[in-house]
Amino acid sequence: MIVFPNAKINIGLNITERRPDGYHNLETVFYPIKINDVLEVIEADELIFDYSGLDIPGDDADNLCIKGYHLLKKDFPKLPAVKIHLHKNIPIGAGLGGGSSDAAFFIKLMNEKFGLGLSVDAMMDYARVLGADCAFFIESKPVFAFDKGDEFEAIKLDLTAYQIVLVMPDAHVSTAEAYRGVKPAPVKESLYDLIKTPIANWKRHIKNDFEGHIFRDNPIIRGVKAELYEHGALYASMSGSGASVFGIFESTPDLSAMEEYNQIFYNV
Ligand SMILES: C[C@](O)(CO)[C@H](O)COP(=O)(O)OP(=O)(O)OC[C@H]1O[C@@H](n2ccc(N)nc2=O)[C@H](O)[C@@H]1O
Ligand SMILES: Nc1ncnc2c1ncn2[C@@H]1O[C@H](COP(=O)(O)OP(=O)(O)OP(=O)(O)O)[C@@H](O)[C@H]1O
Repeated sequence: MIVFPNAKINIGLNITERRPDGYHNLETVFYPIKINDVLEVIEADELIFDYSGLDIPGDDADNLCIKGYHLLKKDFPKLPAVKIHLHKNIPIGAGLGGGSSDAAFFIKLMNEKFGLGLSVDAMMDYARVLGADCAFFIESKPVFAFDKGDEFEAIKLDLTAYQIVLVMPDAHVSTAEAYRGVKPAPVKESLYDLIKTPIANWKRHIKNDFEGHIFRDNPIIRGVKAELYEHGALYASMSGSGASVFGIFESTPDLSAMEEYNQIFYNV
């Protein structure tokens, strides 16, 4: 069975407090985008993981798909061994949730392939164990997210009339380090209300709390956001903890001048 885990962007990200468990409470809007990995699972005699495409740092044993397999196996001891092949296409260290998406799609695939009978809520509970972003990808629909970023309220947000462009500069940001550099603060205007206002309003009001210190340390990323506004973006922002930056445009911009130094995904 083959599935196509998609990436997400964060439209707005307010980090409101540090939690006793070391994580942070936040509010954000997750919006799914059309950049995808390819994930194939077939039954096998032993558990095997291999991958192609982009280089994934770290050991294969730590891949979130393998972690997902062990998590399910604890509750479903009769689960057969599988061979997992991942074609990695979603940029890593990008704030696009690629690893989390692979894990969530792996859980959904295993549920369907082996008839585990898990509800959406049950799959989200498994996903939460693997990462804060992971539960979103079980349904992968636009949501307002809160708590650790793993509790959701569905929202009506349809950006299909616009062109979303995603720019990946030559920079990578570690999520844990990004959180260490941020000073949590209560929100003045909730994103839940702001996201319902016209896009023309977003530039002045919807912010990503990571941008302050990440932009200070990485002028390249700051520069990408500025360039997207220079090319006419209605709204531009770093996604999650970076390093990718997206722009929402009325029509496809000519970003050829940026292509030498960045990977650009049009119409995501
Ligand atoms: C930056 C975002 O992508 C925004 O959507 C997410 O908050 C990150 O989610 P994620 O990559 O799934 O995060 P996890 O793998 O659960 O955690 C990675 C690290 O990020 C930090 N972390 C993550 C989520 C959160 N609400 N508070 C945190 O402080 C923790 O230091 C944690 O060790
Ligand atoms: N399937 C996977 N794909 C990518 N990275 C993975 C995967 N499994 C584990 N990882 C580990 O997770 C790290 C970062 O993953 P990911 O791409 O999700 O982070 P990110 O781009 O910062 O996104 P976010 O912070 O929004 O989740 C990688 O450095 C890698 O070591």
